[in-house]
Amino acid sequence: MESVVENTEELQFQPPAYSHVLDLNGFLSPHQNDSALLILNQKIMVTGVFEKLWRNYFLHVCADGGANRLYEYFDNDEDRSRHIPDYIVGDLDSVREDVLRFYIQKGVAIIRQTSQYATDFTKSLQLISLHFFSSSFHKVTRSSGIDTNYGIEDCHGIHTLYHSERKIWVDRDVDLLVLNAIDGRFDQTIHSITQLYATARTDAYYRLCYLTTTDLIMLVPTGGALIKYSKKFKEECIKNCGLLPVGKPSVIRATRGLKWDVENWPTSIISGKVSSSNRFVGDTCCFFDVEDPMVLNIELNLEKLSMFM
Ligand SMILES: Nc1ncnc2c1ncn2[C@@H]1O[C@H](COP(=O)(O)OP(=O)(O)OP(=O)(O)O)[C@@H](O)[C@H]1O
Ligand SMILES: Cc1ncc(C[n+]2csc(CCO)c2C)c(N)n1
Repeated sequence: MESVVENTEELQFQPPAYSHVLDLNGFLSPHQNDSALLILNQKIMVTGVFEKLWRNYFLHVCADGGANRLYEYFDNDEDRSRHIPDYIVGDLDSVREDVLRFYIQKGVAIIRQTSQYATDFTKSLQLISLHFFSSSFHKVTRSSGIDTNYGIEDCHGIHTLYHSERKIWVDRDVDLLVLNAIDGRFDQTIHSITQLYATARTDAYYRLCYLTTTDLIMLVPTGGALIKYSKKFKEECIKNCGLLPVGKPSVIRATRGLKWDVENWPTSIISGKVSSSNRFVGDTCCFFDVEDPMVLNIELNLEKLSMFM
């Protein structure tokens, strides 16, 4: 039987043991080698936290025109020089000539991929996987220069390498934060949502998350997740949330720690029944159990967030 209960504003309960745990307190501070910040092509708006994010993530990648946005974020070359990405990848139709020249001179690996059958976002994800897991890819980028596209076939070389190498590599979890994946063009935004589902299926080593000026957006896997936070973090930083069946109609088996907790709750876009404008009331945690992967957005107070990074 499906049910909804409306909880008080503060709820204390013993969290269940869950395999998928997400601790929001340190979430944007992975401080580990297996982490990457990917910048897509929209203006960087997360101004209060951008430089901290840059420091907190190990690898830095710009998808094509994302390089313009990184360049334009700073108003002088000294600051730009302290924020040099490891790679710029894409068909290179959006990145400005002067920006390209600046980053070439700084030694950035600029990888041209002209395929019109994958977005620069997808090309970037495959590149990041190759960077972390393929030992032969490291040899390619170190051994040859930009004039030969580092020995990478310049239409879909990354795609081909990714598919051949992934059969043999041993993966590890990678924290991947993407800026500018949401908002702006609607087709690009929907494409970004498809990437959440696709990477969960084929590159489950990614802890993939999108940060916007208002939200943190990620996929809750089948079976669900336990979201942990400190009381202070909850009070200061997190507000509304939504558990959204974008991929397909599904059932939220149970939630605990939301203002409106549900059980056996059918949910779908087509029926119009989705849990939006919900919020966290669990004192220090909240959990979801879902029948299929679902998109979770957590509204954040970005100004306060910087104190917790
Ligand atoms: N207007 C936009 N709104 C939202 N996302 C965008 C927008 N423009 C670009 N992006 C994201 O940034 C990535 C890099 O963009 P790029 O500079 O190559 O623009 P593009 O040529 O329009 O993108 P693509 O060639 O990948 O379709 C895109 O793959 C996409 O994920
Ligand atoms: C069915 C279909 N729809 C759209 C595109 C176009 N497209 C998809 S990704 C991409 C690259 C953009 O840099 C382009 C042009 C296609 N190839 N196939």
